[in-house]
Order: sequence, then structure tokens, then C-alpha cells
Amino acid sequence: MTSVSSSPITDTILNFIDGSYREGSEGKSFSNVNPATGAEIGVVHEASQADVADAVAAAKAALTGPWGKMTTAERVKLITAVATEIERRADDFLAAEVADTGKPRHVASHIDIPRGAANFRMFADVVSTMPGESFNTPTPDGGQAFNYTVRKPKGVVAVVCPWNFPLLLMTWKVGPALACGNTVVVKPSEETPRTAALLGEVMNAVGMPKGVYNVVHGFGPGSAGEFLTSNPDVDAITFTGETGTGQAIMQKAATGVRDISFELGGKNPAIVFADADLDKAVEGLSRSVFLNTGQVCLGTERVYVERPIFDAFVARMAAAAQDFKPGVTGDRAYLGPLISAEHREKVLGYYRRAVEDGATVVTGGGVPEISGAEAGGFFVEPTLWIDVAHGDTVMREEIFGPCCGILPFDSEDEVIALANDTVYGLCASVWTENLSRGHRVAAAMEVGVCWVNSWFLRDLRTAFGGSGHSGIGREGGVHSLEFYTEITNICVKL
Ligand SMILES: NC(=O)c1ccc[n+]([C@@H]2O[C@H](COP(=O)([O-])OP(=O)(O)OC[C@H]3O[C@@H](n4cnc5c(N)ncnc54)[C@H](O)[C@@H]3O)[C@@H](O)[C@H]2O)c1
Ligand SMILES: O=C/C=C/C=C(\O)C(=O)O
Repeated sequence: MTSVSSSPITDTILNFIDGSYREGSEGKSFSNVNPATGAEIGVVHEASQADVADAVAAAKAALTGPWGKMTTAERVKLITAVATEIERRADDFLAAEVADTGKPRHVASHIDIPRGAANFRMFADVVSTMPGESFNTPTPDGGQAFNYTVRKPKGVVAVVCPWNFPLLLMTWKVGPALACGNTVVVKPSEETPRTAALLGEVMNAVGMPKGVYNVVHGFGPGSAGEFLTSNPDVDAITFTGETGTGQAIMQKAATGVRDISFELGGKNPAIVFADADLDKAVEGLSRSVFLNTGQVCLGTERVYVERPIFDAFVARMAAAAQDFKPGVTGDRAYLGPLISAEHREKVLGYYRRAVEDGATVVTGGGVPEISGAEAGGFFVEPTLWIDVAHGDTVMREEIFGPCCGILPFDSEDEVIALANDTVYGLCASVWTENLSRGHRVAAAMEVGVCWVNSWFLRDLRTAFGGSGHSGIGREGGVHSLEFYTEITNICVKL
């Protein structure tokens, strides 16, 4: 496996506005750090309010240029070419994603980059086969009218993204937005600006008209995030990130009554019944807790296990945790770093809080000893707790680290109530070999997505999103089309 630190990238990351790369007009910049080493590896040019306004203006102008005049078939051809070009430049995208996130190459090469391409390809397919709606309507004069719908792009869509799966989560929104004929201004996370910037090269290479895809770098309040979401020429805002940020953006969206789609935080439960296939459950749940170092919105942070198999399950999970060795090189290739020193402090705060509240640490609980280039990386140990109470802080608040609390339960009704007792509602998983119970309990989960005997098994045509504090709206397949298009109903008197 190639070492991240053996090929440091020390470069300049620019905004992409109206088809060209640009420095920030106020000369501001911030550093780009590799979380696997803690080393500064690049400088990011921060967009000023004027730069953001330029990007939005370019996106607005593009709506009435060649892009706005294209047929769906022509758009689909371009979007498919974007997917092919991402695949052709997979190594460049991989290097950029690994540099920004520090994640192990095998995670980015199996998940982030292929999904980046798939998100364009799949939504090109969805719009190609998009059905319309029509009704024959009897009229008072004994005649008939014919109603049918026409879908149009919403306009300029602001896409505000997090850092955990930068290319995947950005293209999950840019793919359908462009497929529906919108133009976009993307604000990647300040932690992970590279793949969004690199996608600008892809857009130019395939001949995407200028202004269709724009990228502005910066932070949230008082920076590019706020400038973008408060710009009145933005017609809709799609956001993935923390619930508190979603609330701030929603207030901005209220001005001008702009539409929003939010994919927010979670505190996702897993329920393991005594009749579960333990091999499957441990394999699935160890991935669910530790994949991407727990920095997955869909990750499991609460596990409820039926009492007869509680001890066996905990022992098996603890053994599985040993396979997630912190580090990204050599034989320590499984558990990458957290995204930043600040996020590590937050996660370690929860590690301490769990113990203060009386939890028993089954495994992990601290910072691993790592030498060499990665000694400065933001690693933590994979961590499991038992003797936690359902009401403990670590069982209620989203941690976004490689950890979970494991609690025993005695009855189906009890565990359904425990799983649903949260302000969040993103996802859940249920593990049982009893088919009826699997369906019954899955349907009782108050979440947007529930898996039975699996986790993170994604079909991009399905509805994706959360309820409660986990979000507003659903994206995926035709659900994305609902958000990224405006409908005009045309009524023709025959
Ligand atoms: N539900 C999902 O699909 C999903 C997926 C991935 C991550 N998440 C959530 O994202 C969070 C982790 O990501 P994060 O830390 O990058 O989230 P974050 O909310 O801190 O930041 C997300 C983006 O919002 C921007 N931002 C921050 N404040 C803003 C403001 N006031 N106005 C406009 N933009 C602003 C940031 O610069 C960044 O680009 C976790 O809570 C996780 O659960 C949810
Ligand atoms: O961290 C969250 C991961 C979200 C995944 C998706 O949005 C997806 O698979 O479409």
C-alpha cells in the first residue's frame, strides 16, 4: 500500500467560477492539512462575498445560455461524459481525496471515487426515463380537458457539503441537479476542498458550458457558506452536514422562500435479536461502527442486543475491533484518522465522558501509539462501551467517531421504544433470521432508511434522507427529481 506521506501534495487550491480557476479576490487563504500526518500540504484560496456573487451570477447566466437550450438527451450525454472522465482520472481523484481526508486508499478507491462517477451516470439514466403525469378531466360544459405536467429546472442550486465523503456527497447532489438542467455553486467543506475543485477540470474537459458548475471555498458564518446561502439569486439550497448548521441555513432560506433539502446528523441504532446470524451481524456492525473511522452519517453509535447473546456479541465485536488498526500505511491500513485535531478533541471528550458516566470500556478508549510520519495524525482507538445507560450522553449525542455503546434488551416492544427514543431519525439496522420480525421491526423504526441484515447497502434509486433532526426531504432516484425540478401543470380545454 502506498504511503500517504510519501507523496505529499503541497499545492494551491483555487475557486472555480464561470469555467476558470480563480484566486480569492480579497487575497485570503487558509491551510489544507493532511489528517493522517497533521502536515500542511496545501493552501486554499478563500472566496470573498464578491467572488461568491460572481459564481452565482455565472450560474444564473448559464441557465439561459447553451446549457438552458439543450435537450434532455444532450444534457444526459454530457453528464455521462463527466462520469467517464471521473473514471479515467480515478487516480487523480483518489490522490486528492486521500490527501484531504487522510482516509486509507482502499476506502476511497472502493467507496468515494466510484460513487462519484456513479452519481452522474445514475441520474443521467433517471432523467432519461422520467415519467410525466396526465389526466383527462370532465368539464362543466360536458366536454373534456387534458392536464399534463412539464418539469423544469429550479434554477441556481447551492450545494453545501461536509468533509466525510467529499466527492460522494457532493456529486450525490450535483449529479441530479445538473441532470435536471439546473446550474450549481458548490461550497465544499473547508477541510476537503480538493475533489470539488478537481471536478472543474473534468467539466471543462467534457465541454460543459461555462457557469454550469462553480466552486467557492471557505467557511460557514461570515464566509463563503453564508455568502452563498444568503445570495438572493440562489433558487434552492441542498445541504449535508450538522443539524445546527442546517438550522442556520434554513433561516437564510426563509428570505425569498427558497426550497431546501437537508441531510443532517444521526444517532443511529442497531437491534440484534438472539436469532441473528452472529457472523453477519458482527461483520456488518463492525463496519457500521468503524468504517471511515466512524465518520459516516449512517454509522451505528447505539447497539441493542437481546440478552441471551449479549456477552457473545460483545466479545465478537471486541475481536472485530482489533482488525481496525489505526493508521493508513503498511499493515496498519484499516482505521484512518479523524478529519482534524479539533474533531479528535471532540471525540476524545466523549471517550472521557463515557467513563465519567460509568461506562466500562471493552476496547480502545484513547489515542493509539503511532510512530513515523503518521505520529502527527489525528488517530483514535476504535472503542466499545458496555454498562452504559440509554440516557447517557454518549448514547444520545452524535459523536461521529469509531465508537458505540452496547446495551442489552429483553423484549421487542422495549427495544423499539429505545431505538426510537431520539431526536434523530436517519437510519437503523435490524439483525434477525425471523423474517416476520425483521419486516415488523424495520417498519416500526422512525427513520428514513432501515436495513435488515445489512448496512450501507445502497441502491441509488431508493429514497434517502432522514426525519426529525436528521433532515428534511428525500433524495435518490425520482425523489431527487422532485427537489431539483419545478412542475408546471398545463391544462388544455379540448
Ligand atoms: N444525513 C446525511 O446524509 C449526512 C451525510 C454526511 C454527513 N452528515 C452530517 O454532517 C456532519 C459532519 O459534517 P461537517 O462537520 O462538515 O458539518 P458542518 O455542518 O459543520 O459543515 C457542513 C458544511 O456547511 C458549511 N457551513 C457551516 N456553517 C455554515 C453556515 N452558517 N452557513 C452556510 N454554510 C455553513 C461548512 O463550511 C461545510 O461546508 C455530521 O453531523 C454528519 O452526521 C450527514
Ligand atoms: O456519511 C454519510 C453517507 C451518506 C451516504 C449517502 O448519501 C449515499 O450513499 O448516497
